[in-house]
Amino acid sequence: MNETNVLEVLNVSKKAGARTLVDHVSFSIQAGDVCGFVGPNGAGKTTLIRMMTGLIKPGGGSIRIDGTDVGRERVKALSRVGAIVESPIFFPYMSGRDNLLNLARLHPNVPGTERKARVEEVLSIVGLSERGSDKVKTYSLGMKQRLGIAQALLGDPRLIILDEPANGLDPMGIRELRQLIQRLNQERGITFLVSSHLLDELQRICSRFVIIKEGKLVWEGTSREWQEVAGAKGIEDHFVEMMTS
Ligand SMILES: Nc1ncnc2c1ncn2[C@@H]1O[C@H](COP(=O)(O)OP(=O)(O)OP(=O)(O)O)[C@@H](O)[C@H]1O
Repeated sequence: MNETNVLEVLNVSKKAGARTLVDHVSFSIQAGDVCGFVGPNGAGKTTLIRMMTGLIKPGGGSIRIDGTDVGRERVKALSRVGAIVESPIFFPYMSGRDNLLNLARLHPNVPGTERKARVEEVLSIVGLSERGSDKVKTYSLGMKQRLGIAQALLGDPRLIILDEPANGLDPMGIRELRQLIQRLNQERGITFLVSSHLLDELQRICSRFVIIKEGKLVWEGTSREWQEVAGAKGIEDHFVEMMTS
């Protein structure tokens, strides 16, 4: 393994019945990357993310997080990953703080003696300390997403995986999410994989892109490389070209 690879997807496939959802996909993400994960509706992004986070098993191939195989050593591999994949995971009639305390109780990386301090720390990181005692049902969508990131931070992750985190957010919410990702990446060195259809938004925060179509990897590289390949037409047109060719 390359020492700095935080996520390695190695020849991963997945079928549902006769249908191939993911077809021999390989890519890796290095420590410190913010990687945009893009592809049209139905390309297989969520299916791949569900395999990365141990929710479903690959039909073939393997996935390693921080060098640990998710299939063989699931708990160890997943202990350093935070994710928002399937929302909502929160109880609406409980406060944000109590929801996090509950989730911290289940987390192998959060010792009981540190639980309360850890929850206060992650609430503070995402700017929810003051609203922590309010019920989640009173939160805006942007606040719920930030609570989701607080949850993802509980186990002090090296990698955070976000599946379409900007969905439904207003421009303010999108900006707050962007700033939070940038801050966590720059100040805490957390690596990110972010799936989204908002190419302009991703271009502002991503150092790298992985592009899939119909379950297959079609392109991967740095943001700069994508800009160079796309040339004057820009990445959006280039993306559409790749998807229709
Ligand atoms: N369990 C399943 N059985 C059959 N088909 C499935 C199953 N899970 C997903 N699919 C199909 O697999 C394809 C890939 O779905 P997936 O949700 O991974 O795509 P996606 O890239 O995340 O799309 P979107 O951008 O719309 O979220 C879709 O056509 C979906 O309908």
